[in-house]
Amino acid sequence: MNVVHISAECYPVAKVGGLADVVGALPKYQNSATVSSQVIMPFYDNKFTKAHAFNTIYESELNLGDASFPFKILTLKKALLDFEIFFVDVPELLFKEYVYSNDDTERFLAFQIAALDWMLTWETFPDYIHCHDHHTGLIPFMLQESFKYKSFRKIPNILTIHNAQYQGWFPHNKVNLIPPFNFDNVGLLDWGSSINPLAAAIKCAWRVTTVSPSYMEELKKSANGLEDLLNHESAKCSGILNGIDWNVWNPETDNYLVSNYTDKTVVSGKKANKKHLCDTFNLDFKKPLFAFIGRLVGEKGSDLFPETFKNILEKGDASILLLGSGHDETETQLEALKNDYKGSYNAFIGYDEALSHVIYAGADFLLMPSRVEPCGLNQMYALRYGTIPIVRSIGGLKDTVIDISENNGFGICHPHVTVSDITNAIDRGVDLYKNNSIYKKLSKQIMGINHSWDASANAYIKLYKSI
Ligand SMILES: Nc1ncnc2c1ncn2[C@@H]1O[C@H](COP(=O)(O)OP(=O)(O)O[C@H]2O[C@H](CO)[C@@H](O)[C@H](O)[C@H]2O)[C@@H](O)[C@H]1O
Repeated sequence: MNVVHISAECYPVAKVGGLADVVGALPKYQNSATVSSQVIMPFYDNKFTKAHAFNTIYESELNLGDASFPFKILTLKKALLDFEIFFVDVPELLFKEYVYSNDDTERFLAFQIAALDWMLTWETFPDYIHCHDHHTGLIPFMLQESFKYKSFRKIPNILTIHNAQYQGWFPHNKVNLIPPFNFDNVGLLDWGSSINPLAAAIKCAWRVTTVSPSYMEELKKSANGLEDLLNHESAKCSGILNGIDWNVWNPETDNYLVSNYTDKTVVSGKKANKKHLCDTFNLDFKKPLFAFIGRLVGEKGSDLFPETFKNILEKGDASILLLGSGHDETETQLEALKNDYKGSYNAFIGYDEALSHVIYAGADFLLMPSRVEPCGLNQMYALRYGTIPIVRSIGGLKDTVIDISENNGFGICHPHVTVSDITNAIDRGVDLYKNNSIYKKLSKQIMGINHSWDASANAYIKLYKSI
């Protein structure tokens, strides 16, 4: 079985968020004696592409409406991932320092067209094409409707929705950018009053998955305008929970950590990493350390942090460390808080992969008060590193964290995203931390919860086979 994943992000090449983690791990865990899983992604001008050498294996030109752009397909000179990866290099459009910006329509259309044009030249077509999010959402439509991809029509394609908030909308006057198709079916592109790549993919893909079962059910009620469509297409929709890359996220071998540890040495291991964080960020080591890592956007509930953190920090019995970037106003407020609570609060506004690993290891609690969380990987990383997750019960968080008040519970859950709910949840964390023996027992216990990709990768294979 040959599977091709097409995605805008893939770890370690280009990562903005969780999409990269998934596309960087799923193919690896799918690969076996009988399955060969590959990735096609854009060639960006970033740290990874600067640091590695590439071979050109194909060159051509793609058409975007009346304009044409030269493109190349590149491979790594020295294979370093556990799956084959191909890069679409469209120098004029894709080769930028950023992944996403306000020119995404042309850039990702060019990416999708180049990928399919190149695949037309393959001797053997893939058995399955697996698309991820709206950036590749026009592929299911083009496979079904564009004249030039007629020979792909029998290839089953799958759409995985990692985040339905973003849908890739663009106006109808850009429809001619899409390779010619039977115009009677132009309605497949439409949702609301614009072209909606995510909606088009939901209509045309052979199967649609979300990254957790609960998120699929939630989307049928609230999906930024796509609820009715998802209800209509529900027969082909299902949820498969993400896994985490068990090798990359392993406190026993993680090179970013100050001290490596297992469940047997979790107490001393976490202590050493916490000490390092507290020294670096001027935080009181004796207080429980609550951390947040992620995008500072409404979905993650981060706009409520300034007020919530003030409530907590005024009481003086906790330390808080934040790593993230996003909305300007939230960033400014979170920066300003540093002056008021020196010694118990700090924030690194920006993106830092290495620091994120040390925080997962050194924090005592990880905060995720998400308004929307399709799956969430951070809580699974926290569990793997013996850090108690404090989550709002929604989407994948609901599917992976059980409150300590329940049978076999190990985390702290709150029902709503309000300042008082998050404050109460952190207060419960402070109480739990005071009960040192229970905290230590839980910390050790959660490291044994297995969220590796094995089961989820198999669930996707099963889904492919069911088509
Ligand atoms: N400033 C920063 N510095 C360093 N690392 C940072 C960082 N900000 C975020 N990260 C990292 O980015 C990843 C975030 O993953 P998530 O799954 O939590 O969220 P995201 O919303 O991006 O993903 C979407 O897709 C994924 C994958 O399907 C779903 O799990 C999720 O619910 C959905 O919203 C983690 O690896 C985290 O450590």
